[in-house]
Amino acid sequence: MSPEIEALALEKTYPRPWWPRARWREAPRTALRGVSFEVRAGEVVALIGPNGAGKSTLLRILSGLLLPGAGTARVAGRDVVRERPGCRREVGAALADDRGLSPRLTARQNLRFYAALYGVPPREVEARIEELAGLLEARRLLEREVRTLSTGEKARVVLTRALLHRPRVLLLDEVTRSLDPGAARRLRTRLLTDVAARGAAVLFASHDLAEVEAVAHRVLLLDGGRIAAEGPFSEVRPTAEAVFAAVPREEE
Ligand SMILES: Nc1ncnc2c1ncn2[C@@H]1O[C@H](COP(=O)(O)OP(=O)(O)OP(=O)(O)O)[C@@H](O)[C@H]1O
Repeated sequence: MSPEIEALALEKTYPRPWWPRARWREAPRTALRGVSFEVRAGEVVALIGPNGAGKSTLLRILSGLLLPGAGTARVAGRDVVRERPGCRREVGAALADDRGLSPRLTARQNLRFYAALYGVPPREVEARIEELAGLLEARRLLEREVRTLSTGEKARVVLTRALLHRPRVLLLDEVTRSLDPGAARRLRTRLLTDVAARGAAVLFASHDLAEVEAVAHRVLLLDGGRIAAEGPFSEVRPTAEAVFAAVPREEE
């Protein structure tokens, strides 16, 4: 069976800013340097690494929001660059700094909009919204305008949106960061139970190593845009500890 997520020699360099005052101060920044890996159906894989390691860049490329500089990426068998519209229906993404929700619409209106975009059959939309909002403790938020929601409340709506169309691939970028610890644990368990039941592939970035140890089948450690280690958490842990310990500290 072919992998659900496949990255081959992915590279990404962010260009210098175009505006003149920043151009001379800022160099182009390389975020990914030849990243290759696979995630199979039913696997839950964690992406860990220090700040700036390239985790969000990788997830943004896989969700079709950012073009890679070189290399290829496939999700659910489709090329994320050449078959972008097709990928949208196969991927659920809840990424950091999510700007995709319309602030003046209610959570329910936003979810209806995305359900239509993802091709959820109209007769299933309301039931699916109710089911997921129940799962993710977001029912009481459905009739509220998004601009009135707290960060943690918005995260629940973003997670609900990511699961609406029962995607084959789920990409999560530190979405539980803004949830209080009890809610984070409950929602994580329910979410993973939901996706595991469907055999979806999950790739999630996290700084919470206890979370990673508890839920990930496998871990990818990114450091400076490269995969520094890959395997079960127990095997990756020593390298991860060395990488985190080597992060330079700024003296006060
Ligand atoms: N829009 C951008 N323009 C220029 N450089 C960027 C941009 N976004 C990210 N970078 C740089 O690319 C590198 C990788 O950033 P990225 O956000 O992917 O890291 P990360 O592992 O997700 O970090 P964190 O743990 O802090 O969320 C960093 O050096 C960062 O400064």
